Amino acid sequence: ACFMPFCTPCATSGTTPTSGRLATTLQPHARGAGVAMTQAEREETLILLAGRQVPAANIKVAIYGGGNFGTAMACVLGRKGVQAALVVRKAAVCEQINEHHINPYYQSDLLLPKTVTATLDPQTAFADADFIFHAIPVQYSRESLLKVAHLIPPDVPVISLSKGIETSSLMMMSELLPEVLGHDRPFAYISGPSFAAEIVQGMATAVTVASTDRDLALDLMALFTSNNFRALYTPDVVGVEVGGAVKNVIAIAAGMCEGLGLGTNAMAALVTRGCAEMRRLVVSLGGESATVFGLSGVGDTFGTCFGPLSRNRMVGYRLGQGEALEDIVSSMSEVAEGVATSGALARLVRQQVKGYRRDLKYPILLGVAKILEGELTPAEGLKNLMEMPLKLEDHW
Ligand SMILES: NC(=O)C1=CN([C@@H]2O[C@H](COP(=O)(O)OP(=O)(O)OC[C@H]3O[C@@H](n4cnc5c(N)ncnc54)[C@H](O)[C@@H]3O)[C@@H](O)[C@H]2O)C=CC1
Ligand SMILES: O=C(CO)COP(=O)(O)O
Repeated sequence: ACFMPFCTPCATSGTTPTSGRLATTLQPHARGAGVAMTQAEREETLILLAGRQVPAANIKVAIYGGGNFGTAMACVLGRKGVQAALVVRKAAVCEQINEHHINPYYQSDLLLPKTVTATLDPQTAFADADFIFHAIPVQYSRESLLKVAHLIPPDVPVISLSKGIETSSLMMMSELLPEVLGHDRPFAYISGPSFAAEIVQGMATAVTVASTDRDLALDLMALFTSNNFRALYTPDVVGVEVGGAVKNVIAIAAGMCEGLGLGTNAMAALVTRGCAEMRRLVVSLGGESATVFGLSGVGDTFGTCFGPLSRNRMVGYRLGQGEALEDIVSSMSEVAEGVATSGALARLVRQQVKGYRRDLKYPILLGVAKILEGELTPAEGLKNLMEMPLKLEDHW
């Protein structure tokens, strides 16, 4: 009934582990469909979860993208004994990881577990994998996946670790992955406050696993959970994906607030109102408003806006300090997803959200897009927020 090879409950019940998903799979969720679990489903899920056991050494995963986050997630699994193959692009990176257990570009002072290896050969890595993780920035995901789609065996679950909206299609990963890899495959989406730098140091971290396939989500929870890493499940893919995309844009706004020296009151107000916009968008696109109060919503927003580690927040800070966006982006070796996602979100709101005066309902998201497009300065953007028509503090 699950994806784990040698899963104890499946083995004892005589089920062939690779026989695929059974009746517990939830209905596929499209934008606009409700996703809240019934009480009976919740109880059944908890019972199923209690029976999950993971013989980590028997599990192989492939991680497509050996950047900051791919490396960190390989560490989490590798430390549990899972054999994690990072699919990388550079021979030098491959050699350093396999011979010296170091990724020279990301977390280079970290010694990777010996269970983490690297390869330039996606075909072998994907053919061997029980799970395939995707850790490539959203704007490069389609091009990267199209190169390897034919090498990904049918039925192997693909799990996205990326957060954002593709500018060319306005798709989130939950739309992009099925479009490129086929709709019949099981997919899941991991999101939440999970900075790579803290994960690799073994600092406590909790994330959300979103999937319409409950068996897959439960397997992933069991696969990841350790003393310092927890994964919690929700079927609300839309809520989780919108949260991950929007929080990076709110983080740019929060960084600007700090860069302008506006103080704690302004920052707290901005982040709170940003989360209200996140909630509006989640509900408009068919997700659950409660998801916004979870790890992938306010959890990731708080970590990204108030902590020191976010690249998106740093982009906003430097903008607030008066630097030009082009100079900031060209000086960075890593991707701040919120920069591209901001414009995509603004177009998504204009195209897909119905209703009167959308500009009054999404002033922060639309305002950040205007600042990044050079139509407003950060100071003008804030002034606009303070001069908005008076309204109720509702969340709609
Ligand atoms: N770094 C972090 O702490 C976290 C990152 N994420 C998400 O994970 C995703 C990946 O982020 P990171 O690993 O931090 O990014 P990164 O910039 O550190 O690494 C990106 C990886 O993608 C690969 N790649 C393949 N094709 C590429 C192309 N055409 N251009 C650029 N890179 C290409 C790179 O070689 C590299 O291995 C993003 O969506 C990010 O939002 C999510 C949670 C935490
Ligand atoms: O998503 C992240 C932490 O959860 C990483 O955020 P940044 O991309 O802003 O560094």
